[in-house]
Amino acid sequence: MTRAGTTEDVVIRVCGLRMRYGPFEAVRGVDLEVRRGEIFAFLGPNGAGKTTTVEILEGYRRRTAGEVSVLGEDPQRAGPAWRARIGVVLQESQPERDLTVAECVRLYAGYYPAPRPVGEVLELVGLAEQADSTATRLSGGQRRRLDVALSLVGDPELLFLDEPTTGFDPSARRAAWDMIAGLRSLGVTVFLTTHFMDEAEHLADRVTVIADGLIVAEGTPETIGGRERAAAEIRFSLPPGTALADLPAPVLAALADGEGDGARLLLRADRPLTVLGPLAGWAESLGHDLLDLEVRRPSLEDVYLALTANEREAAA
Ligand SMILES: Nc1ncnc2c1ncn2[C@@H]1O[C@H](COP(=O)(O)OP(=O)(O)OP(=O)(O)O)[C@@H](O)[C@H]1O
Repeated sequence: MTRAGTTEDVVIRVCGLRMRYGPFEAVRGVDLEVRRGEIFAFLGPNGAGKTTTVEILEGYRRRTAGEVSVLGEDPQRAGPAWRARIGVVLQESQPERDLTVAECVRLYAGYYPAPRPVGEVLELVGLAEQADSTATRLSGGQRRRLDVALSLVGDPELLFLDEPTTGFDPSARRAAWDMIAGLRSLGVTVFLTTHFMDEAEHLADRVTVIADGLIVAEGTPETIGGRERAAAEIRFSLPPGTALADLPAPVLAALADGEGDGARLLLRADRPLTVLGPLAGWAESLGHDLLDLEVRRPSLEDVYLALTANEREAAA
């Protein structure tokens, strides 16, 4: 999608980014690219370098080395007109005391050259009914919505969302996800930092994982880390009265190493139907339903944990 003043498809371009705090190098040569209109998830364990990178992109921190372009400008040198094109939702914020929700949003609207209408923004974040409530009386989830409203009122092209659903109950998370997904239709590019893999999987068009200051993987949630090529895992319990040796040969051949002695068996198969077909036929011939049969590909969380295992071991 093209917005006034910009025709570029790449909103953020980072090349060889390095950040040193004294002798410690927190970011060690990061390259990344975020395209216009996408929801981009930036994942990584504690201390990986996410906040450092994001603060550099937002223009709040000076880098040690590397090239950075955000909306066509170097954040280190960009001025207020550039800043007005960017929205930032931090992890924690303090609402203005004694102002209503609508008054808070109106106050922020005054800081921008071309704000969105206040009513439209409240509608967008699902706070229209709370417009006249005092901001300090909002629930935690509603307060985060207000934070998003305050960052959207300037009509930003690029929105940085830092852990937007931390502390939310499951239904508030779902509602927040719907709201964030809805930003796509506005053409807003979203740079999302999160620790929740299901959140990245649900929302992101592309995911990048940083660990120990280096990018360790990037791709779509479906393909990152070779996920789509990874073997499927098949779990089931042996039907009563049967033994391992009774299983058909293709099933036995897929038995994962060391997984043949527990109550529940684990098989791995690149082509699951080559195992599931014989297994189902065998169970049916015995009159069993394999009620606890489970087939799954590695989740984004499985892939993430494998990608970041070294760093987490080092931190333990
Ligand atoms: N101002 C600073 N001075 C010195 N070291 C810092 C500073 N800020 C961050 N660090 C260090 O840099 C590394 C990266 O920190 P950063 O906050 O970027 O990680 P993060 O990925 O955002 O972590 P988290 O998920 O815990 O927020 C950490 O080891 C941290 O201790």
